[in-house]
Amino acid sequence: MKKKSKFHDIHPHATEIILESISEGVFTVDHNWKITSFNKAATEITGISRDEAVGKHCWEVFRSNMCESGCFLRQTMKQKKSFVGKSVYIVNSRMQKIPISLSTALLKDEKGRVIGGVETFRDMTLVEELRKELDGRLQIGDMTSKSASMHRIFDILPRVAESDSTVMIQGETGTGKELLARAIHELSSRRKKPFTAINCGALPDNLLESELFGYKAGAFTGAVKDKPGHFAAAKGGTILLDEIGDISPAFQVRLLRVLQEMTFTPLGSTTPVKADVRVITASNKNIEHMLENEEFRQDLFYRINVVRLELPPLRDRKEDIPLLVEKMIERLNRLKARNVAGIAPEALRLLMAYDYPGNIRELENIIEYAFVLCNEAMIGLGHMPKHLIPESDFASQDTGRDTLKTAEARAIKDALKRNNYNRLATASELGVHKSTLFRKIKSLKISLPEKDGRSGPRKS
Ligand SMILES: Nc1ncnc2c1ncn2[C@@H]1O[C@H](COP(=O)(O)OP(=O)(O)OP(=O)(O)O)[C@@H](O)[C@H]1O
Repeated sequence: MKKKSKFHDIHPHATEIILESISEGVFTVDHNWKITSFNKAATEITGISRDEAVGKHCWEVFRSNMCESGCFLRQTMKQKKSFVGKSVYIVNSRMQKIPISLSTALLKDEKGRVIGGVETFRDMTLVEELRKELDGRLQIGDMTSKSASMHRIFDILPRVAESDSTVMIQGETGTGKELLARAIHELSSRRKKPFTAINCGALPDNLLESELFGYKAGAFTGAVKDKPGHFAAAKGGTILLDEIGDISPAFQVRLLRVLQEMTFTPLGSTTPVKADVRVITASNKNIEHMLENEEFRQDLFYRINVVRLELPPLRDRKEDIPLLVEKMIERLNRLKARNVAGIAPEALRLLMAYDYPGNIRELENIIEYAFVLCNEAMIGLGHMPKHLIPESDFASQDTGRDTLKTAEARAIKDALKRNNYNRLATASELGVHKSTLFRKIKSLKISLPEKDGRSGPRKS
């Protein structure tokens, strides 16, 4: 006798009510991958209405990192096998990457004939956030870090922000000095007022003076009307004086007076104006060394060095690299409406081995470069700029391009070995589509053993 289904006695309408009331997203597809049903939770998670979704191909709706390589629903339909609790990402209607956990099964009619597939999925955003917290990562403003040296800064930042004291931020170029200054502003009671950053090193004294303190009409030829400077415009807000180590001795005297009296006089005026700004200074030069060489005034140094924060270079907090890369990829995906799922372990290893004289800004440039080159699901070795490849990897007659190829071939060979030469599994580990892997195996002339990870001899 034919076994009855568990839901045999439930009216079809009741099944619909159940599907609509659960918190898991559920959708079904037919043999052509067109969506045939889409429940309420699926709309909530994806931000796409049932009317928009039904009739579309599932990949148009989900834009998941698995759509290109290793779709579980496709494997279910092909191999007649279900999957449970697989972690992937989808991109919702607001182009945000949503981590989901999914399960798949075959969809059958009453006679047991396969009519399509069904996928249920759960939004794992909260779980992922908790995981990140347990992972030890901290976020303040736009700054993320899991390194102890940065956490020490993050810990005192709310108190520093509250204090309204002058802050001096020291750190190599690209370590995030401006970002830190912004975070202080955002955490302070001045957050609703303007934040202005001025690069003092880029301007000669007279320009810097008029930029900061403004001028009156007629102060000099061409000054046709009054122009307020940043000290006036940032009223109630925060000013970052970047590259403070580059200002001239004459301007150091001028600035000291303003900071002591907290008043300034626009050029061509005789009336001092009260300054209501918090001053933060930043420098990539070691100001203490400059004091020793008498290049920087002691009195100004004491005035600006009330609270001092030192940002460590990226090479001293390499544990932050995976985290920063993940954030950068998320940001670029959002900005460029792409769906790059991440970075392959080999490429990440290369990034971890590099020293970053340009710090986080340089890492950002590398990821942006890789993003442009990458038209696959994952950023791989082949998308890395060639200056990252260590000297020792350069064979004497190799060009940079060849070296990259060598590195890529090595990464593919290693992955093939790890996966017992199963090419589907290798492609999935490297985060590329299997046809991309086949193409690379051919073009890089990687030889495969007679027998691979599938049963039976290899055909190609
Ligand atoms: N902790 C961080 N998390 C994420 N992004 C960061 C972090 N620190 C810096 N960045 C990014 O790195 C880039 C450089 O940061 P920023 O301009 O603040 O550095 P800087 O030290 O002021 O540089 P410069 O000395 O050249 O003025 C920015 O695009 C910033 O968004």
